[in-house]
Amino acid sequence: MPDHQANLNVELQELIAAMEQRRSKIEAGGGPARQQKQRDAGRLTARERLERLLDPGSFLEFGTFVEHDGTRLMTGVEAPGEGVVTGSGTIHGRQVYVFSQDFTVLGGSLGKRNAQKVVKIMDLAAKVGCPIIGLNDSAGARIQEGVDALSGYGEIFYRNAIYSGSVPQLSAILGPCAGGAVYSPALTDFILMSRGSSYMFITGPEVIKSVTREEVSFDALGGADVHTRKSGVAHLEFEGDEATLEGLRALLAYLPQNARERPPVRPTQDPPGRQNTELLEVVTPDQRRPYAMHRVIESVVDDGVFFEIQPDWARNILCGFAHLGGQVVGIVANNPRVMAGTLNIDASDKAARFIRTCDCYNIPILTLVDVTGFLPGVAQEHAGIIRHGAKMLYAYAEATVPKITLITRKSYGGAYLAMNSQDMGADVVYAWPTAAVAVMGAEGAANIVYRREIAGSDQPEQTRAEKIREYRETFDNPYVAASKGYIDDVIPIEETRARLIATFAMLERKQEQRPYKKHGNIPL
Ligand SMILES: CC(=O)SCCNC(=O)CCNC(=O)[C@H](O)C(C)(C)COP(=O)(O)OP(=O)(O)OC[C@H]1O[C@@H](n2cnc3c(N)ncnc32)[C@H](O)[C@@H]1OP(=O)(O)O
Repeated sequence: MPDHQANLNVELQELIAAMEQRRSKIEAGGGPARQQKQRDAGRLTARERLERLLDPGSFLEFGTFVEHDGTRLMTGVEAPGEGVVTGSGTIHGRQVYVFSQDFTVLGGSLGKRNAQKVVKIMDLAAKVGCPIIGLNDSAGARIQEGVDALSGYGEIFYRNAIYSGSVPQLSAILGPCAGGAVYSPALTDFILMSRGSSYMFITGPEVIKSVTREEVSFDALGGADVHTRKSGVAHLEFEGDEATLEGLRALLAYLPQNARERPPVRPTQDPPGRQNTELLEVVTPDQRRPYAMHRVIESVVDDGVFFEIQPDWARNILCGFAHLGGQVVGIVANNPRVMAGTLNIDASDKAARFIRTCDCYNIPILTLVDVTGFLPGVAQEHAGIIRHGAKMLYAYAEATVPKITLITRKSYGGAYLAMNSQDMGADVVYAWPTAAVAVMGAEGAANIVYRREIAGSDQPEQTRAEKIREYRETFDNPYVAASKGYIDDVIPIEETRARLIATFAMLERKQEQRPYKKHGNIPL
């Protein structure tokens, strides 16, 4: 080999070695001590999380060598990888774009160039039409960068909003998520939290103490339990990082790549014509006896698998995904076991949001109805149940995906409409023989309609009982509504699965156009 060629080879080897050296320094993040601290806190590092989340060997990293601009307070500060690892990979073979904040580098704090890395993958995901997944573990805005850090958040929030409904956006909270940092996850479709090691709040315990004198721990203020049970900010909680990342993989299987596609079909051995005979043991005609709506859902859907969303918040309504004949459906169901399944403010918010999520991502909606009405009470009225309940009406009417409603038992009053009656846009309404459709329950109705007769009677209690029976015989059944075409068919309970699969198949090519508008104005 000529000398000059040998020299070139040496030079090339040196360049490659220098690149590798730079890369391995970046890959080491904040160094072994900080990584150990992270593990001691029961958390994985940013790169370990990506390894667990993505299919093995699928990660393609971008922005590896990005650095902060070193001005003002950042002079001389080392931030390998700029505190975030970004790129693309696959989950169950489907492409996703992902960022993973590295708490070992300046607490994963967000500066301008850090945000630039995140923005790059968000823009690519939107152009290609793929989900964006954020693994959040950050101390918030990078204090040293001042307004540049705030601008970085702004760039991300802006994209969270404009890509909303275009590609699915999923957030896992795996560590601190404080101050402005909470609003990027809050603008995404789903938030998953790791119990005991993650928290979200606008102002932390110290600030709260100084302003309101309240003393509260990080966990009690904004831990996973708080946000999945009280505030409704988060959708799901899991034990630790690994389970949370597994949760993201599981959730993604119910979502399409983007708003132009449908979720993937999941082949099943569960026969479409399987009879639901066990339901005859679950549901009784006694309108006052609660039953497990979960069992109804699990009996009907493929392989009994119901992926519930927000299972611990507003438990009077159930929302979640399942498959019917291999196709993903979103299910909204009253839960007669909690608050008699009445609709309140939180239930309305939960259901409306879920309905809109299904509609964005071409997921047909099945609504199971057993509801006596909206929850009565001064507190609910004063807190704006009208405004919140209206969201459900709006969301159902707005949704253009196939919509089937099945009335299992009671369907009364305004809640009959809020649970997607035919007039509110349901494509097909079914009822079980146990169903009862009326303006209100028989007792209340008899007391109002026959008040004078009852008051004027020699035997008021007997008259009241007679009137209640009379009202029941007239309205406590599905046939008055069916005779007017409000119910398309009254079906045998055990044939529910077969009917639903056949009806969703019938609706598969549904197209619905709406009048021109810039966007609707949902009550908020
Ligand atoms: C718009 C907004 O986002 S406003 C919110 C701004 N952010 C905040 O107010 C949070 C400030 N940070 C904190 O309160 C704490 O760091 C917590 C609670 C998040 C985490 O606490 P700990 O787990 O004890 O971590 P610790 O405080 O040691 O921080 C880890 C490292 O990140 C650094 N760091 C923490 N927060 C920031 C920040 N916002 N900007 C820059 N660096 C930060 C720390 O200096 C520390 O650096 P080091 O490893 O070189 O020592």
